Amino acid sequence: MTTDTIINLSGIKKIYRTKEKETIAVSDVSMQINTGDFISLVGPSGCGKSTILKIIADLIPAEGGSIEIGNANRQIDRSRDIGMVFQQALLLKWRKIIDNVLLPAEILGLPMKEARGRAKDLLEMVGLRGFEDVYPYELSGGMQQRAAIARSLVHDPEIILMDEPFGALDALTREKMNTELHQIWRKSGKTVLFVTHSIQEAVFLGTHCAVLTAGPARMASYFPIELAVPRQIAIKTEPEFGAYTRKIYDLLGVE
Ligand SMILES: Nc1ncnc2c1ncn2[C@@H]1O[C@H](COP(=O)(O)OP(=O)(O)OP(=O)(O)O)[C@@H](O)[C@H]1O
Repeated sequence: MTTDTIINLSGIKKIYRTKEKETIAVSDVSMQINTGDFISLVGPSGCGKSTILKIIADLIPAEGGSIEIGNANRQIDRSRDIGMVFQQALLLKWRKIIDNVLLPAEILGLPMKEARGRAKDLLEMVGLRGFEDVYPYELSGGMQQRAAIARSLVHDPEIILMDEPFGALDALTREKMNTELHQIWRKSGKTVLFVTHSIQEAVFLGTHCAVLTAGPARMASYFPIELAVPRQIAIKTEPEFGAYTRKIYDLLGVE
C-alpha cells in the first residue's frame, strides 16, 4: 500500500445467509484506490455493487479478505470521513434545502456556524445558489440530487460513495448531471466510488472502472480509463471512448 492509497480491498468476500439459503454476494474483490480517484463500479443487477459500498462504509462486515481505509498521512474514521449519495435524494421534506444539506454536520456535532458557510458554498458549487431557503418539493429531481451531493460533502469527508445516484433521472438530465458531477469531483478532489448500470456513464466519469459479473458474483476486471480530463459530452463520440465501452460490454459478455 503506497502513501497515496486510500482504500485497499484484497480478496473481499461476502455471503448473506437467511433461513432458506446462502447468497454469495461478493467473491474475491480486490481494488487499490488512490486519493482523488473516481472509481466506476459497473455490472448487472444483483452482482454485489451495493454490498461493496456497504462494506467500505462499515455498514456490514466482510467475511473474508482484508480492507484498509486511510494511510500513514490520512487516518480515516469511517463514521465521519465517508459521505453517501443514493438513488433517491432522500431529502427531508419538512426541512429547507440548506437545513437538509446541514444534516450530517448536525449529526456529527460540528460547529454549525462554519458548517452553514460551507453548506452555502457547496450549494453554489452544485448550482443551487438562491435555493437555500426553499423546500425539496420546489426542486426538480436533478436539483434534489444535486442538493443530496452537497449534503454528502458538507462534513468534508475524504471518500464519497454514490449508489446509482442518477438512476431515477430522465436521460437528458442524467447526461447533464454526469458533466456536473465530473466538475464537482474535479473541484473537490475527493475519492469517489460510483455504482452505475450505465456503461457510458462509467466510462465518462471514471478514472478507473471495476467490472463485476453475476452468478457467482465476482470481479471480472479493474482497469484505468485514460481519457483526457476534463471530460465533455463530445468525448462520447471519440473512438477511444467507444473502445472502453466495447471492452466493458465484452467483459460482461454482451454480444
Ligand atoms: N440483506 C440481504 N440479505 C440477503 N441477501 C441479500 C441482502 N442484500 C443483498 N442480498 C443479495 O446479495 C446479492 C448482491 O446484492 P447487491 O444489492 O449488493 O447487488 P447490486 O449489484 O448492488 O444490485 P442492483 O444493481 O440491483 O442494485 C443479490 O443477490 C441480493 O439478492
